[in-house]
Amino acid sequence: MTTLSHIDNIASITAGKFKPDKSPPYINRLRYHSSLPKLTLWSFLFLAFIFLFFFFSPPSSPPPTPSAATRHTVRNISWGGAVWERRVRSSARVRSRAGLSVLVTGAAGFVGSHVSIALKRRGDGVLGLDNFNSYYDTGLKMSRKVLLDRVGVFVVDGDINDADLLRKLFDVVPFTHVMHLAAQAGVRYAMQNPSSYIRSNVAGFVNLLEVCKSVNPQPSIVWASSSSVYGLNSKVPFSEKDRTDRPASLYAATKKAGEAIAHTYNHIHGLSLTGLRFFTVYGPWGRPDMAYFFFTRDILKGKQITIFEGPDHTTVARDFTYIDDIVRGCLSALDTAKKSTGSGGKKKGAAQFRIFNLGNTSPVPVGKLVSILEKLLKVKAKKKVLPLPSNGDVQFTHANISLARKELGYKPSIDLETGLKKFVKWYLTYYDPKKKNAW
Ligand SMILES: O=C(O)[C@H]1O[C@H](OP(=O)(O)OP(=O)(O)OC[C@H]2O[C@@H](n3ccc(=O)[nH]c3=O)[C@H](O)[C@@H]2O)[C@H](O)[C@@H](O)[C@H]1O
Repeated sequence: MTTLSHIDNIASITAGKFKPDKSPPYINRLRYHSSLPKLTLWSFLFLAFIFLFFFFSPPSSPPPTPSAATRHTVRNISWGGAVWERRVRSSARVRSRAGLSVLVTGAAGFVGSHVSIALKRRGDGVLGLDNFNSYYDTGLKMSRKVLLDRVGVFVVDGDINDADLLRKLFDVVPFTHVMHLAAQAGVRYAMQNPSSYIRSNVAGFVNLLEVCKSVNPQPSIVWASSSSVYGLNSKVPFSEKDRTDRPASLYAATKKAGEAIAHTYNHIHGLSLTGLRFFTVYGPWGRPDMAYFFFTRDILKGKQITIFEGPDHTTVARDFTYIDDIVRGCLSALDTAKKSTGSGGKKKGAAQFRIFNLGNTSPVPVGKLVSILEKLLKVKAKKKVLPLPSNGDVQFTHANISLARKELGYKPSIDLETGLKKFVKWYLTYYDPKKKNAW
């Protein structure tokens, strides 16, 4: 059990220090005045307590700004104990014949929460793991956790960089699969906080793979890569065979690094690894840092939105992909994943290594996205058109999905207008101004 947080320590010390004195007040006065050194000592201890209290106290309301993300990840968390282990076991218990037992990292995230619920509903055992960092509104993550609780998915509050915690989870449950979705997302934020991308997408991934390679039996791993790995690739639609060695953002570079790292663990340790290149996933319970989400918020607030355009007024477009299609792709990747071949960290034979595009194969200009939102919200947007900034955004994405169709039976079925209708319906309910969630 790892529960020794510095806050716990302070609490126990201060509780002892401020034990109420049962002596009559005049005796106290007499005693203190008669001993100046003691008074000095107590004054010093009191001041030290005040300092420690303010230094280690969490802020009264955590700032929901991206800049708080790194600070949040160093906080101590508590896990372990008999009750905790029972919850972990119960959440991961398989309830259908031939069901999987899946550890879902990033379970309180957008894709993670949808995938966890879908797995649980079909009878798989699911345990969630999430560090609840404050890159975006933690209230939204907590609301997703409530949904997960309701369907019986326990989300452990912990970080993929915590090897002890990961080993403990595998001690308690011999997971057959890992659905690795914990990551530092967002293309533009990499300019502000580069180290958070290295910590989650590189160091965290390696830490997870280190644990997975050593456990017995090794799980099969499906994980989220990104369409951004195509970077400056101009040949469309993007095929898995295309070049991915020219990333345009640090985010993309860390996802590309993840693909190379995955290959290494597959090659040396026999881990079965499937990377899924997601194309701009959107939908209900989505991420507030994404354009469709904050455009909706700003249009409703009457705030100006910025639409990027390419050189010579060319359009910027995305292959927006609806969350339910992505969830089907993830489940299918898990179902078709072959077993890892290693044991005791050593490879016993060649293991499966796959990479798939999961997109919609139908790019839509950002301007069109905005006009659909205007129609659905019945509000005219205040628009400003600016050149695409050189901070990592690429002008165009378009997935070739023939490989995923062949191997996973992946067939996206929701067009942008249908998907945005579902998103807007959710948004207006979740952020109903009469409810406390309203911004
Ligand atoms: O496929 C991915 O792998 C990635 O998808 C997503 O990135 P993007 O496709 O860049 O989505 P998003 O930011 O919503 O911008 C959408 C469009 O709006 C344009 N855009 C953006 C902001 C703005 O103010 N104006 C604007 O025109 C912008 O130029 C762009 O054309 C995920 O965030 C990322 O984590 C990763 O998963």
